[in-house]
Amino acid sequence: MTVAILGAGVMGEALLSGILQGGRPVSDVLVGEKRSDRAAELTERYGVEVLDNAEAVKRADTVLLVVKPHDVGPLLDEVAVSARPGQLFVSLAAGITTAFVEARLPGGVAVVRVMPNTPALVGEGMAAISAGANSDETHLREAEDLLRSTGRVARVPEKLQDAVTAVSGSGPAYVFYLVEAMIEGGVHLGLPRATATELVVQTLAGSAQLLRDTGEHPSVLRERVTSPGGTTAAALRKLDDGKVRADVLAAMEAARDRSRALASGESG
Ligand SMILES: NC(=O)C1=CN([C@@H]2O[C@H](COP(=O)(O)OP(=O)(O)OC[C@H]3O[C@@H](n4cnc5c(N)ncnc54)[C@H](OP(=O)(O)O)[C@@H]3O)[C@@H](O)[C@H]2O)C=CC1
Ligand SMILES: O=C(O)[C@@H]1CCC=N1
Repeated sequence: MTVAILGAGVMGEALLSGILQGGRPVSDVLVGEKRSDRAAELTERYGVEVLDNAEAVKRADTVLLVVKPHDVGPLLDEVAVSARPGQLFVSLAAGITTAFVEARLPGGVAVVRVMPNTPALVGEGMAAISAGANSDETHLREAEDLLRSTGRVARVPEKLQDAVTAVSGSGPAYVFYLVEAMIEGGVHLGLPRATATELVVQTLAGSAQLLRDTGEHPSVLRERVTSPGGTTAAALRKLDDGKVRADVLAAMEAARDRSRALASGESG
């Protein structure tokens, strides 16, 4: 079973690394990449064969599309002649629907849509997958197997993928944004930057593990931190004054709407 990864940027490399660490032999993995310096880098780092997209598609059973959303159409136009019925194409591009991919490939090619996230780089990714019109259980399992090497995988109906993108696809950026703000806050309160960074990063990691290991609702965990009349209650009151919840919801609606717009090739 040969897998071709077309587009080896941030997400493509995370998949490549995860797939190899998951135990697939490197001889079963190909990368499609135009830039020769990047190709040389990937071959040196992973021992993987890098070749042109059409050749990679000819030799692959499963093709992963990991280019930017606006590059998916041109890429499919380039490789469609090399695609054949029975192959599986897995698209990881935000907003791009299975129907968009299917319309540019020969009939009988199965398509699965995935929304991954960057914690895949450390094996802690969260990916959601959806079946296209021609994909069956075997195709979903193949996509799941590939993605599981980078973290967890859930199945969702495709109509929920724009919401998934707003939650777990873009989600790491919201967390990093909060982390940045907390580090700056620590510096503002007089801590050395390195100390503030260590305190915030470990607080984030510990809180995430507490959420996952206990399975308790976040509001229960938050109440346990909030002593009556104490420091946390004073801080949370300020967050409520600032309408942080409403802002988070509005931000996620904007991400969902942007994902919808990417499907129609809207820019900016
Ligand atoms: N980053 C993220 O957090 C997430 C990204 N995604 C999706 O993953 C996809 C990739 O994103 P990301 O990895 O961040 O983007 P990057 O820009 O890092 O990677 C895209 C890669 O595709 C390459 N590329 C462009 N055109 C072609 C082509 N015709 N053939 C081969 N390679 C090509 C680019 O090369 P070059 O630079 O030389 O142009 C680049 O290396 C996007 O569709 C995005 O929506 C999904 C979820 C999360
Ligand atoms: O910002 C983006 O469009 C991509 C999709 C989800 C995360 N990054």
